[in-house]
Amino acid sequence: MQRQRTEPKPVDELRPRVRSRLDDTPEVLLCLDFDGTLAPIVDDPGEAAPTERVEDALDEIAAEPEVTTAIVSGRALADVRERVDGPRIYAGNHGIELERGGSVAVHPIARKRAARIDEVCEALRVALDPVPNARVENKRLTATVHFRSVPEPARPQVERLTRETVARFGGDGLELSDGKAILEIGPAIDWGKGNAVELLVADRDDGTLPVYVGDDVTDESAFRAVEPDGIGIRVGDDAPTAASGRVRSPEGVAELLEWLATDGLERVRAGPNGPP
Ligand SMILES: O=P(O)(O)OC[C@H]1O[C@H](O[C@H]2O[C@H](CO)[C@@H](O)[C@H](O)[C@H]2O)[C@H](O)[C@@H](O)[C@@H]1O
Repeated sequence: MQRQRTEPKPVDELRPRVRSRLDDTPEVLLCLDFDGTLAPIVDDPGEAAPTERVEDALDEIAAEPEVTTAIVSGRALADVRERVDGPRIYAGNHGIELERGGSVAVHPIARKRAARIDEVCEALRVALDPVPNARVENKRLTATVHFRSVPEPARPQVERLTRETVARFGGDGLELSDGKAILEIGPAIDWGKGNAVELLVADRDDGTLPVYVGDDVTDESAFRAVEPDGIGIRVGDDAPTAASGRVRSPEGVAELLEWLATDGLERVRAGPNGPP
């Protein structure tokens, strides 16, 4: 049964459940979003990077044989791969491209619509040129219009111009969605991060504990994919979510990864007869 959106508990309050799930599992599938989760949100998307503490914690946990780490990002796969090193699996463009076992799979419809994404990006660059600080990020299979640094009064104009341009060049083939101070443009397909996470879960042995950590709207489908047997952790406030737990910031994510790499994995190794 899928978990409905409710207020997530601070991760410390969730610890007894996490401990008991770790006692019962031989392996953890740890899926991590990038922006807002491993990397603090910044004005310039080109400048986003994990904190040093996150990097160290991730290096430590990615080296453990009981853990398979995956990055599941809205960024292009090649982009996020350059920003974070170590995990075994990478999903980019909200799960549309998935690299595992040395090969990259791309959703076939998204691949066919890539030329339209390119056209839309060209047209948006022209349309949004007069708007101060509006940015267009062409991610080949999807695109993002950024308005974080656009002055408040000009933001409705960004939305209107983006909607008009996508309708004109994308037709029924492309759709728009929201994010944190962004508009995402992607192929109109029923596929998202949750589907990619389901594939990763299906690859692992039965009994593997899936954990997903993320901060934004597209992470909700991934929380639904792991909950309630696995564990979803939302980065942010206590707004309703399909994740059962929360941490406040990438700093909280680093703390969680550090705990998982030490006390958490001790429990996995000890099994059901380990410490209470
Ligand atoms: O799924 P994610 O890895 O979290 O990617 C979601 C989007 O993240 C990026 O945008 C966000 O982060 C930027 C840098 O901090 C920030 O400026 C922007 O306002 C945020 O929405 C990325 O640029 C997008 O392509 C991703 O879709």
